[in-house]
Amino acid sequence: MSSLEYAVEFRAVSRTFRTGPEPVAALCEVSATFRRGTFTAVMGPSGSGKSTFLRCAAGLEQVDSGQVVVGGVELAKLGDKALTVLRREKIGFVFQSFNLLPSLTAAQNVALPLRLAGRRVGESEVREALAAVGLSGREGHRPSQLSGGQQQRVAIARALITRPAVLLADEPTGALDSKNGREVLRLLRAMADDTSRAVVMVTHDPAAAGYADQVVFLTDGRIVSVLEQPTVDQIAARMTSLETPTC
Ligand SMILES: Nc1ncnc2c1ncn2[C@@H]1O[C@H](COP(=O)(O)OP(=O)(O)OP(=O)(O)O)[C@@H](O)[C@H]1O
Repeated sequence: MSSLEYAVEFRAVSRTFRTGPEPVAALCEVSATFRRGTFTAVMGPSGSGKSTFLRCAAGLEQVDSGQVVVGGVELAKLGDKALTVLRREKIGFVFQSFNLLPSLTAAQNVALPLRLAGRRVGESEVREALAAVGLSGREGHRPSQLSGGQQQRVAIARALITRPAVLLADEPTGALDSKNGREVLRLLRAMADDTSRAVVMVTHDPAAAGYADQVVFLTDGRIVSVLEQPTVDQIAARMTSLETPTC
């Protein structure tokens, strides 16, 4: 398989934090591949390295050793400017707290990554992006005029407007009620079925992870288990076993 079929590759990635009295190995020799057209959930106990993993995939965190490759490009080989451009064009990021700009309309929020890239933005392009997340007719609404689920869908449209190789989502349903959460998960599932991109989501919720094709489990910065096409019960059982002390 050519490396371009992988949206993201982790090759023996390690990241240790040395800010406290003891070094903390947040990621230890993590190797994983994320193919376009797939939806992966990343789970693990608190402190297992999930956020560090996502931040390394997004180029927000430097790695100590190993390689992170996005869309066939090794992030560590890029200078600051090229990394900024790659992050803007190849990586979409969705946060638990939506992170929309409150003074901008839905359409203006969605157009922002293209404007930052210096591109002229067509009205129809933005309208289509909002339609793709089920928000036709809400172009002129500000975030405060939208529900949490609708705000998260605007954030997804914004993350996808540059047609990135990967959409990274950090607890995207964490701030939503279950109905809105399900809608967002169905949307992420549909977005991952597009073979141009992979979706990788960190979640604590086995029901959310049940929408994924594969679930990667981290413990103490290492991948300890991968489940393919798991049921919610299988995911919950694996999480319970990882969170239960062995002695
Ligand atoms: N900037 C940092 N400086 C020092 N230590 C850090 C830093 N970021 C993370 N860590 C440590 O690295 C380890 C992994 O943290 P990380 O946030 O990736 O875990 P997590 O699985 O996302 O946790 P949670 O589910 O609680 O959000 C933890 O022990 C954490 O304290």
